[in-house]
Amino acid sequence: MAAPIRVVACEVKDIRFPTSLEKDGSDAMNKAPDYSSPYVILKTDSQLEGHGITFTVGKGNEIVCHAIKVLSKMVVGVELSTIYNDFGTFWRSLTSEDQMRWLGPEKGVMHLAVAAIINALWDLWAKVERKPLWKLLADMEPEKLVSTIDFRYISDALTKEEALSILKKQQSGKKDREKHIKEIGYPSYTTSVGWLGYDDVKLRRLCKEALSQGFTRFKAKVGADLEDDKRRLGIIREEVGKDKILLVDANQRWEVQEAIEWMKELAQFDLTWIEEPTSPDDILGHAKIAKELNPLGIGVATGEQCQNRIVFKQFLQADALQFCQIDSCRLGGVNENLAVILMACKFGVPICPHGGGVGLCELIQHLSIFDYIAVSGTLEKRVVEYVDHLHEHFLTPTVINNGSYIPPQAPGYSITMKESTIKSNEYPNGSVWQKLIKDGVYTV
Ligand SMILES: C[C@H](O)[C@@H](O)CC(=O)C(=O)O
Ligand SMILES: [Mg+2]
Repeated sequence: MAAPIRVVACEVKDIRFPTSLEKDGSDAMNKAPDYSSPYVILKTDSQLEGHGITFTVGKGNEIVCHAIKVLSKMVVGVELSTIYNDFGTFWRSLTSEDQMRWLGPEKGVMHLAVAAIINALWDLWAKVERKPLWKLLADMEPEKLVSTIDFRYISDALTKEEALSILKKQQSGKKDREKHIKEIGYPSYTTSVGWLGYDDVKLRRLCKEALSQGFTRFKAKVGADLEDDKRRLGIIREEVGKDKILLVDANQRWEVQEAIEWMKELAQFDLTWIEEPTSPDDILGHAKIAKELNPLGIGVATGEQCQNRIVFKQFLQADALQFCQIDSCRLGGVNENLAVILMACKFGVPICPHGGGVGLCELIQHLSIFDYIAVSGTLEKRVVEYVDHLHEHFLTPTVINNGSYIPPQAPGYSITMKESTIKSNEYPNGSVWQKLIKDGVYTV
């Protein structure tokens, strides 16, 4: 790093999108989500800024924004080298602030706030190094990369030494894999066809469109009504054919036994995974569901509401998930995602990140590309979620070609929102919200 750079201010914006109007993003538990971002801009004494987000479904966004403001005092005034020279220690200081830790620890609103700040710091680091985040991570020396991780509470499942040896083992072949992924892109699946609030006509049309765009993997929401699920999955199979991959997501709707029985009814549609069948905290419940559904060829996927690396550790130890859905904004940003990516590698479980939200697709592509190049070294059973919403609000939106993510090339973490969007969608004073409030569609 050339001249020292210091963080001089942290701006926090409450950005929301009225996605509930069209039922985009709807599922069996979130019937009318408004995709929203607590949005962080770290200003420095250089030209560079770090941008970061976390994600909510609308109400409560302001609570996370407030938590970010409280934590921001720990980053403003700090020189970047102090952070990046020992990022693991800085990460721990943010998650372990003496009094704020009581509100978590390492979960809920406080952890979402940590994610937004930490993501902004990685965006800034990647910009300083003039690399997209995936390349910053993939090029990093194993020792340096491991130094960004807090191994507290996971060392019984993954030690620092084991993490190092995973990374060192994959050093050879990194160049070839980078070339390969640039040529073919990272495989994805689309969730946008099957939001629960869409009617059958729209479902059919979106299946046709996604097929024509080259998607071969589809996810549908289930869990509210069994007959409804059967009809909708029948429509999807009719439209996409028998040879395509079909995933389903219940968003925590069921009891454990109910999940098993419901899924036995849906197995006729040849499903690869059931996502979030029950409470995200019920590790043993997931393990039971996984065991019962295994003979049907259905795996359990979960993670978008998995609180932290410790809970992921237990899911892995208990064979409770077959697809590990890291979330760039639910875990405490990149550092904790690295911990989970390495743990999943040790346990032989594929990483398939969660992308259903605003900006999540922009972020997770970096994590999966890094996983392929530097950690797992394989694409087997690995897919990155894609939702076709709100990308137009970002300066460097995702690029999807033939159902695959094309690796981003711009320096940073791809999360900088357009200034016009920040103005129009700031809640409640942005023009988008003012109009909806004036028209009586929304009340503050
Ligand atoms: C409320 C969100 O849209 C959620 O349904 C996303 C999700 O579960 C997924 O993308 O998976
Ligand atoms: Mg989901």
